[in-house]
Amino acid sequence: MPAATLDAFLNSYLGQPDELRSAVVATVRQLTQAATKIRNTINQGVLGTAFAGTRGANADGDIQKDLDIFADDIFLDAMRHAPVALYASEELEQPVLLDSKAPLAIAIDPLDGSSNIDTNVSIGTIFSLLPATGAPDGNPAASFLQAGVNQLGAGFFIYGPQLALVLSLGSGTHVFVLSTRLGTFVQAYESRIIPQRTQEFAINAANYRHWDEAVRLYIDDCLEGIEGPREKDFNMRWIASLVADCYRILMRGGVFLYPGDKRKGYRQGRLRLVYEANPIAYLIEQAAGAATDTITRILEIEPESLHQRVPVVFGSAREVARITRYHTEPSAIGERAPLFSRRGLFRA
Ligand SMILES: O=P(O)(O)OC[C@H]1O[C@](O)(COP(=O)(O)O)[C@@H](O)[C@@H]1O
Ligand SMILES: [Mg+2]
Ligand SMILES: [Mg+2]
Repeated sequence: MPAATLDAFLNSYLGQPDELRSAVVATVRQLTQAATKIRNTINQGVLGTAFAGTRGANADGDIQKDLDIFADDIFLDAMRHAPVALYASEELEQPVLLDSKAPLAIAIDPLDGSSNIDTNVSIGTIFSLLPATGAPDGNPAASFLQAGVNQLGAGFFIYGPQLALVLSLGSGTHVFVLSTRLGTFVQAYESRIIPQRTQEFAINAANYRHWDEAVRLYIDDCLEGIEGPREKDFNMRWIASLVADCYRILMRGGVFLYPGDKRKGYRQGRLRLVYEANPIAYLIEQAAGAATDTITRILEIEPESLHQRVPVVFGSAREVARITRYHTEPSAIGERAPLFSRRGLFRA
């Protein structure tokens, strides 16, 4: 029986409360209030004017929009009222120390998909909850340099036609939608299960000429459809909002790729490990999907720095495994369709 509301879900997660669980619940509650504030601001209809303006560049050189900064301020402020020791954000070069005695560290992408703000396409907020480890060497980023398997929970809000929260606290991936009538988040699905197989991929195909051969070959084979080695037609989607692409995959399966490519600064792709790839990988695995950097499981990568980028492939588990084979099976590279039927390597 699905819990009817987010509150009921959080209460059942608490069970016999311990310090970490209580802290996770208190933090999720603060996050939902902050996200609701952002949603209300967006709904005032200022898109394309105040919020689509640009400010400068963030620590990673990305253009910051006013809404990026506004969202960062709102979430940082909310975390001052949560049991959070450290707040790390895409928009801030260094983590902020909030309360050294608190048990949690939060890494956040306050506004994901910001290139979509002025086009009125869904955007979101992604967060990762980690145990604060202290900083014996004085490095405030230390808590964030843990592998994603250590996450206590992860989620994202999506500011779309509905304000939804996709959340995992380590046991399934749950979807809640804000009911403005009830004034609370209501559980929309008990737990998502991503189908193992798919005929839908998401990639920014404009980068085709920059990709490594393994990625090109994989996409070529999908595009050949029923006449090619896959012997089935594929569909393509690319929203350019990670949260929206991920939400779709949680609803109906599919595979998402943002690989590294040959463009300057893109050797490790575009997405950030600590506050984009890790929380998304956690949600996807908790929904029976898989997430890799094309070869290695994302959640096992030890981050070396807070803002590091990582190639990302996630979604339907069998398709993710197939993409790994394009990268690890050298005989696959460079051979074209007629040979596939003889070798049979990539048959489902
Ligand atoms: O514009 P591109 O290269 O297709 O990249 C789109 C990707 O970049 C992102 O917008 C990066 O996130 P930010 O908007 O938080 O920088 C993802 O949401 C999206 O998947
Ligand atoms: Mg982002
Ligand atoms: Mg962002």
